[in-house]
Amino acid sequence: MGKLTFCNFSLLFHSKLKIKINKIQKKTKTFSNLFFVPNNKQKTQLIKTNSTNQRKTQNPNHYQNCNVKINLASVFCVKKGSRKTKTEKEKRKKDRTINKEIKKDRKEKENEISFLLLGTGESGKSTFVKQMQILHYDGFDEETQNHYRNAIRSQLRTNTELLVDVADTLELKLKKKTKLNVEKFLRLNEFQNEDVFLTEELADCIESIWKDKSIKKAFDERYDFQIPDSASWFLDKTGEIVNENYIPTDQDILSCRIPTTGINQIKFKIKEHNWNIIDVGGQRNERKKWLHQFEECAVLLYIVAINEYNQTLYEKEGINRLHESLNLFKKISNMVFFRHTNCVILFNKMDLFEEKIKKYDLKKCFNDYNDGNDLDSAKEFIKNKFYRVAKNKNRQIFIHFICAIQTENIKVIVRAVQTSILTKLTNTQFL
Ligand SMILES: Nc1nc2c(ncn2[C@@H]2O[C@H](COP(=O)(O)OP(=O)(O)OP(=O)(O)O)[C@@H](O)[C@H]2O)c(=O)[nH]1
Ligand SMILES: [Mg+2]
Repeated sequence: MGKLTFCNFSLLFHSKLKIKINKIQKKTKTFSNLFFVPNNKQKTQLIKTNSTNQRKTQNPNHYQNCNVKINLASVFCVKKGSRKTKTEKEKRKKDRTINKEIKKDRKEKENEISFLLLGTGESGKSTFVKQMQILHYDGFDEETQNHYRNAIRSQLRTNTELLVDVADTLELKLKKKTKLNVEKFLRLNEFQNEDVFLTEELADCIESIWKDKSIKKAFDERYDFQIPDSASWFLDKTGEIVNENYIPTDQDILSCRIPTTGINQIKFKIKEHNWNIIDVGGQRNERKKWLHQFEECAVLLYIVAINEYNQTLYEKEGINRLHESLNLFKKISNMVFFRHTNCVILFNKMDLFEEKIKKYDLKKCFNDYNDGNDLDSAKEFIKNKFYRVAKNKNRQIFIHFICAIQTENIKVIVRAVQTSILTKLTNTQFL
């Protein structure tokens, strides 16, 4: 390769400062592609040449038809018909695959909508996510089932212990047979190997204790003692749970509570939209992790356990759970991050609320409530409390009353969210 003196180039800058030299291509038919990577001196020369040619542009990408002295040694050329080595071919193939992946990812990201699930502890955020797993991924894998089986077995023991304690505190009289079983249960429970979550002997004691009317009465008083509502669901099926072949059903997994620590995510597709639901822990000590998720959020999904109006916080005694949820919502929805964010409030645990409102007056929680045990009035009253604290003309608030442990109900709700909020987002954001 000799020196190339002045020649008229049609130079086209590549983004990585490679120049395709069309003229050379035409002159020297042996080359199919020529790329010129100018060094700094050559770059200055190009600028000079460009200005002498009195071109207006200062953008080096626009140099065209300028005279420049180029040492052909600095021209990277590929001989026409020359064989690419195997590694080169593989590299190009790999590059193409990566580029395709990047394009695909970018397209998916463009259609992705991030929903941030917020709410106080035990409001039902993870239960909602579990429903997405059932609806969009055909349920739970073996590892998850095993994880929940251990949790269910272990919680049977802790809940029985709690109920025995409550019966004792409330001085509820147990049957003679139950008392013997309680003694045996406490003894066995204390020396239980931690890796064995439940034995036949323990399960027999639990079944017998649960049959006692005073223990059932203790369960009815659960709201003052942090006993989970779902305890009865599992206590009713102790015999099944202790069986070595027991595999938790979807309903068991939905009912079992494992508090969230950290961040969980589930992605799925509905029609043309990719949903990305982010689930966080709602207890007070988990909330400091929320901040990192705020930027991602396109829609705020705020979950309220509407039935918790007569319960106090697990993590701090004496604080009403519904007050905590309302205060938290007020704080979150008025943050700069969310001023323009559309919001869906899901009033959850409607099954429990419908039962509770018949027995417990909402006035104990909100002094200005005066409609007794009328279900619709109570729903409307709570709805307005939340709606008012977040009212803002820059966004819309959608409200649904749900029961997160009922798959069919959640299916309908997701469809409603899809049509309402996503239609709004599509109109404003994606068009
Ligand atoms: N009966 C009833 N129980 C529900 C409902 N929704 C959730 N639960 C139960 O409430 C408990 C708590 O639900 P989670 O989904 O773990 O609550 P969470 O908001 O994720 O709690 P953290 O992870 O601590 O923030 C579980 O035992 C669920 O089965 C509902 O609609 N009805
Ligand atoms: Mg959770």
